[in-house]
Amino acid sequence: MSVSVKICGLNTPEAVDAAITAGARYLGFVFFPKSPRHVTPETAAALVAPVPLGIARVGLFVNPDDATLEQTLAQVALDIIQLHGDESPARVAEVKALTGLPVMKAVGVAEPKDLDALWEYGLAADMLLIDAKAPKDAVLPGGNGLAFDWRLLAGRQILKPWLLAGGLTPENVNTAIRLTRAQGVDVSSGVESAPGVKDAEKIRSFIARATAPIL
Ligand SMILES: O=C(O)c1ccccc1NCC(=O)[C@H](O)[C@H](O)COP(=O)(O)O
Repeated sequence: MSVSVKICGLNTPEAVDAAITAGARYLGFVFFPKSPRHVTPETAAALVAPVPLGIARVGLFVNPDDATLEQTLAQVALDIIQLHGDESPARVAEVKALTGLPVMKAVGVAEPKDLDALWEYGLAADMLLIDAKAPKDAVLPGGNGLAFDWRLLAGRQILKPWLLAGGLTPENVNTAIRLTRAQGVDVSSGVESAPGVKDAEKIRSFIARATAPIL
């Protein structure tokens, strides 16, 4: 089976088009004002309009309150909610019930004990995004271009479908998939020319390499 790719932090029609044309399965839109990739609901509504059926439109939120979710969903057609903050498993369940959408929960990993959280979040969420844990002083909880030790995931049983994230690039994605056996990968800064500026050629190259046969 081919690896599914999520391109996160899309903020222009050109980048959305590059991701769709190259074969992305998930498109991520960041609703977190401190991010250089942040989009308003108005901008996001225009960006998701041409997305064909079969490609999931993922809205990324950090510790959102109910009103933020409701107001965003009233304006933007989204298929999946990505929670990338400190949301508890109980909050993940609440967001699923409130929005009626599947939830992808990001779990940050820096050391082996961080993997313990995968069990509880696996029960609550529909999908997991296993990302590098952001440093304590980081402004962003994700999208920092940092990788974790992929060998921690080797042979690990994970309850729900999951994507590997954190510091992936066109150059290293093949190795990351080989070591972790991930069925999906997510990238943001690794396909940018500057923070918040997606590079169409890097998007194409990333997807081509992620979906190439793994030897
Ligand atoms: O990308 C952001 O700006 C961002 C902001 C706040 C929370 C999460 C964010 N990104 C999360 C993602 O899904 C990224 O794709 C993931 O962390 C990997 O990022 P990168 O290491 O830059 O590929």
